[in-house]
Amino acid sequence: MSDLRVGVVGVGVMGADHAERVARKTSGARLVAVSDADRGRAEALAARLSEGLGGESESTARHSGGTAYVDSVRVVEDPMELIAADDVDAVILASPGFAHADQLFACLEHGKPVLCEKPLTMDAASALRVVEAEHKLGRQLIQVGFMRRFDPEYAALKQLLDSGELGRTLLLHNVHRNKSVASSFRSEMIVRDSMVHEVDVARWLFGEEITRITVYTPKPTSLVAEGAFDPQLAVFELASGAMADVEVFVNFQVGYEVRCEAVAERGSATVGLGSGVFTRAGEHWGGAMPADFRIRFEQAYDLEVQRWVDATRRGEIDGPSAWDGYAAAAVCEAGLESLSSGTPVDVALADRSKVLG
Ligand SMILES: NC(=O)C1=CN([C@@H]2O[C@H](COP(=O)(O)OP(=O)(O)OC[C@H]3O[C@@H](n4cnc5c(N)ncnc54)[C@H](O)[C@@H]3O)[C@@H](O)[C@H]2O)C=CC1
Ligand SMILES: O=C1[C@@H](O)[C@H](O)[C@@H](O)[C@H](O)[C@H]1O
Repeated sequence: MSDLRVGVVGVGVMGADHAERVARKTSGARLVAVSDADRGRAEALAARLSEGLGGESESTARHSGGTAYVDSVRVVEDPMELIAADDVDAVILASPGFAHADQLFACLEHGKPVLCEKPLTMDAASALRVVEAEHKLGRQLIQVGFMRRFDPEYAALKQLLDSGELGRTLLLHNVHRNKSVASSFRSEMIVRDSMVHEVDVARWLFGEEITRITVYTPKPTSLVAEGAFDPQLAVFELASGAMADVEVFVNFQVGYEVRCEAVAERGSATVGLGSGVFTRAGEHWGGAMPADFRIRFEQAYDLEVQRWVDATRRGEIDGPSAWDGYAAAAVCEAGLESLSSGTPVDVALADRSKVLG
């Protein structure tokens, strides 16, 4: 079977990371094109990834058998042109969330499988339109970048909870802390861009929908602008009455920290304790914290992209679907309402059986 020719749209922090992953670490795939609103950024990345490849670079040497080598990566000015291009079999969308809807519709129009970074779109209505448009095509082309599902620790937690060994799962306690974010990262983005991961984790681990969300705004850190809400504390209520809470604190200063504790009838299980190497040196003892998500979730992103490539070559998806992206968008939309009202807000979710038949 020939390699999947992948184009990446949006090559900022996440897109550049994925582009490099496809080019250097993913078997059965080849990075053929990149596009970005900032052409210079796309050109610099294409030049870097095209450099010295085809040879025995350390990264390609790590992957024998089906390794993707970059011959040359084309820069395409217009993202829509990249999506339509005949030499692009599949697309990774890592443009900002506001650009996703139009670019997803273009992927559907051209029949291109797409791994779309979260959030699927900016609101529930447009996300539902995407779900409906994909459904009309009669095949799943969209996978959403909720990478925690691919993290080995989260995957093991899911397996443990599903095994029933601990009885029924009752509660989730989540912590999601970033070292810092740009000052342009507004309070709403804490819900839509950060908390959306826990929204997906809760839906996935419990295997049911979130019906109500309350977002609390505790005393803010003095390190954000007046009027900004960081940290935020949210409570999700699920259809069965189970609950999940999450603290999201995006200017924690220390490092990147993501934890999840599941409490079940006969025990609890926690992931994200970061029990890596514990050292004593230079008058310090302890472990290290990752600076950001690219380090903490590297393995998850690698598996996400590898499994997406493998599934796409089989004509399938293997991960969170457009429906998952829509359901998360509906919860976040209710979360944004709760963020401004301070009260619990019911999630308005379309009837899945009616939408998907
Ligand atoms: N799964 C995860 O853990 C993470 C996911 N993300 C998601 O990845 C996406 C990108 O986020 P970042 O890389 O952090 O942002 P970024 O700001 O670093 O990069 C976005 C890039 O898209 C370009 N761009 C802007 N408008 C565009 C358009 N209409 N078409 C094509 N390119 C456009 C910008 O010039 C920039 O280079 C977002 O959806 C974000 O939520 C981001 C970080 C982590
Ligand atoms: O998706 C991500 C970012 O967009 C978001 O800004 C961060 O808070 C998350 O930790 C990261 O995984």
